[in-house]
Amino acid sequence: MAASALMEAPEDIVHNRLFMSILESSFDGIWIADHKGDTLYVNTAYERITGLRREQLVGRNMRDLLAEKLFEHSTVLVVLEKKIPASIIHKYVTGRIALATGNPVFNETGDIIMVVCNVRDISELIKLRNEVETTKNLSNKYSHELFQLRQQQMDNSGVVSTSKAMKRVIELALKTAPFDNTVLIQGDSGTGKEVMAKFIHQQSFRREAPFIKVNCAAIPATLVESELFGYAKGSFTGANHQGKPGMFELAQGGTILLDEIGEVPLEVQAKLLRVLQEKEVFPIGAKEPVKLDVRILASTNRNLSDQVQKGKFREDLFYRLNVIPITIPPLKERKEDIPGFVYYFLEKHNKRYKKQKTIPLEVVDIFSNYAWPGNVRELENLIEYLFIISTGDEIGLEHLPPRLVTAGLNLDEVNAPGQLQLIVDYVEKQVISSSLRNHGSIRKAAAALGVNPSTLVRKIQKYRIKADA
Ligand SMILES: Nc1ncnc2c1ncn2[C@@H]1O[C@H](COP(=O)(O)OP(=O)(O)OP(=O)(O)O)[C@@H](O)[C@H]1O
Repeated sequence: MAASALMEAPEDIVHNRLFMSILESSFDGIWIADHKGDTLYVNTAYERITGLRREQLVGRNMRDLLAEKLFEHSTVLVVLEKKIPASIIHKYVTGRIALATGNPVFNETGDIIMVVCNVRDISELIKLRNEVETTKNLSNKYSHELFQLRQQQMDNSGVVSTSKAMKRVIELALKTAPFDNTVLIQGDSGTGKEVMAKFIHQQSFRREAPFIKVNCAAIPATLVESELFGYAKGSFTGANHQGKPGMFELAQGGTILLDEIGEVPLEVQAKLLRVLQEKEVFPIGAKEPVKLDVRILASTNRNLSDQVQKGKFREDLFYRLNVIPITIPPLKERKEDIPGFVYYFLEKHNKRYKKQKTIPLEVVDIFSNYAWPGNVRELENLIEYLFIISTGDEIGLEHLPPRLVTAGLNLDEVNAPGQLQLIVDYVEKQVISSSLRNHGSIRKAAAALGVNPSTLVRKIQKYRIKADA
């Protein structure tokens, strides 16, 4: 039918009744124009989709319709001009939007005899696209709010983090917080392992329940078991008659942090593994186990996998603990955190003692040159020391302990306007004091320093270095 229909003139085709009924039953809109762009036919679906009426269109040339602004573009004209199929999204004068795809129909000599346009209602698609767009915007908005909320929670929970390294640690802690898996927190002493464990607890659904920290290194090996697991009534001589709950039981519903886990004796490690696997403890002398609902976190400043290699730590326990490993880098590897810590600790003291002490940036800069072997704890203690010994409101270079001035100063790059003489004097005083201590007499110290004893005496008087130095 289609083949024979194509042999007919376009006008005849569109008047063929069978052909018409096929076109009328199409759900998509159909527009047929001849080679001049005159409209031969539009179907009912077209009227439904575009809101235009046949009477407005049939018999009219596309250019005129375009001039009357019934639509903004014409697919038919594009197809006639380019002689290839074309698809255009149209906005009609009625406000409707549809996708029109025009196909050229050629005769045997290759000339276009008509253009058949298929018009598809895409309002549903556009609605969906708008919905996706709105949902995407909302999701962006929510994730931004979530990030801000998390930041806020971080601030409230007192975890300072500026560096990328610490942000990654926080991100990981936040990811693991809602779950119950074990977390092994590793890092040098004073890096903030306990802070991180508390942070995970605070961010978890267990936040209202206890957070119990057990310093495994501080418990004598013989008592580790009873401290952790407790003991039953009258279980051994010298024990409390009533029995005693262990740390695990005290942490029921909450979180337990096994600090310095690397120090736990091997026999107790086997029992810990059982606790982790069975989620129950056997108090010493008890007949029944006690079921546990406790999240277990562990921390260590040792390299646990080295301990495993050396046979000092059970491999199975290591893997059981190490489900999510969090490693907190030493402070010297995240110096961007230093200013944040300085102001955080300073503010704590200012609030507590109702003061308004400040630390100028050049002093904070010097902190960045120091190696901080005691990590955040050392920095925290230093701020407390500076807060106490400084009499005025500004904590200056002159208040810094020698280890910071000498280790922190790169004399080629001193960048402390107006403070150079102060720094030079400070360093000179430290060097003379230490030389006197090392050599025991002015004559020997002067010789070691390459100066006259009389010069040295003058400087000792200038700096009021005490005889015992
Ligand atoms: N990110 C941080 N934000 C705020 N305070 C911190 C942070 N990290 C560490 N601190 C502070 O530094 C001190 C040491 O932290 P913490 O006790 O958590 O270290 P640790 O790694 O568990 O030390 P150790 O291995 O010696 O037990 C604490 O007083 C803590 O408040």
